[in-house]
Amino acid sequence: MKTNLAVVRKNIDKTDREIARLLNKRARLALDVGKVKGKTGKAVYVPSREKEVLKNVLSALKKSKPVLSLQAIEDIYTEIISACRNLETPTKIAFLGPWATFTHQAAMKKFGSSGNFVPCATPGEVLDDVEKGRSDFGVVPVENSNEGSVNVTLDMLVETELAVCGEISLKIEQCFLVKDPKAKILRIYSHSHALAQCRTWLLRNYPDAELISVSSTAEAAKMAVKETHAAAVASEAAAKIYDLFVIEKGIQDSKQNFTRFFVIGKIAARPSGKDKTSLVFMIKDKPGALHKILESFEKNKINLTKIQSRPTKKKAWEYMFFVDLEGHVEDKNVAKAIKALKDESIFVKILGSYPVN
Ligand SMILES: O=C(O)C(=O)C[C@]1(C(=O)O)C=C[C@@H](O)C=C1
Repeated sequence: MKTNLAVVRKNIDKTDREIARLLNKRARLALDVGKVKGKTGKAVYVPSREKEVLKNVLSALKKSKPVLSLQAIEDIYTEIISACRNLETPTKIAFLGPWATFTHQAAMKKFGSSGNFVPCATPGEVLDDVEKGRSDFGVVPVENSNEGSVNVTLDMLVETELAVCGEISLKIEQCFLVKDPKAKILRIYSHSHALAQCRTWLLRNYPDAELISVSSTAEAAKMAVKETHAAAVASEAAAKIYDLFVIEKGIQDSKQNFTRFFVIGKIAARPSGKDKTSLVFMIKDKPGALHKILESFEKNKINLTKIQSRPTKKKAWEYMFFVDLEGHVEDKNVAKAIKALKDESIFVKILGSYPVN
């Protein structure tokens, strides 16, 4: 049957009017939720509920043979929830800036574009902004799948009173950006992690260029735009914002290049059914202490997704352990394992439980 363009467009217009009406209905309902929360002092941002909403939508769609990809639906819904959340209360999100860092992209992936984003110069400034109440949440990088932990973030998490209430995993595609595509490149700016991620490509293509480490990939783009003979390793988004040419995309050595970010806030995230918990501890200095702790995780059937030691900086050769595990602190088995952990440790700090990304 021949499709009549005018008829199909008429149908699209009708469908759009229905969508607009339903979006408005949803926004009114979110405002109602906001009023209840306002009266009861409950937090506006509820990561576990947002996950539930998404799960509900995706499973409804899966049943009806979706034409759109599930990722597309998730992206659209992130924006709908973002708009509704901001209607309840405008949310301020501090992130490791400047604009167009990968942390900025991660923050937008989690909170949608209706948030009020605040760029900060260092992870320390991000936490300070949230601690002082200037922002509601902070987003900081915590580890890269190829280069390992962002130590400055780990160190700050030990000290802060704030909680980790979310995680974001972002695929990182590094790009080579220049101001003048014809100029000889003498200097290449980027974050140390990004330079390391692109080691092979940089050595093969620019063996004689000086590699200069700066505070972020977006900062590198800002520097490169000021110099004809300089380049930056940064995101495609940074090229757009800072007006640079993209010479090549995806220059990282490993195509499996992901960075994990933490959402930090004053709220504790409720159990969502599929959570992770991050914690840090220092064991007693005696044989078998670490073994006993690991054994208690096994006994309680808890899977550890990460374990890393880091100097305490208080005494030479003294270490703390950072652990990520599957489960929420309110789960019985996790609570049991944490009790055993406390018995074998001189210090335990729960950094937070949050829905798995
Ligand atoms: O259900 C809530 O608690 C809401 O505030 C509504 C809503 C939503 O739009 O679905 C918005 C913000 C919250 O983080 C979770 C969900």
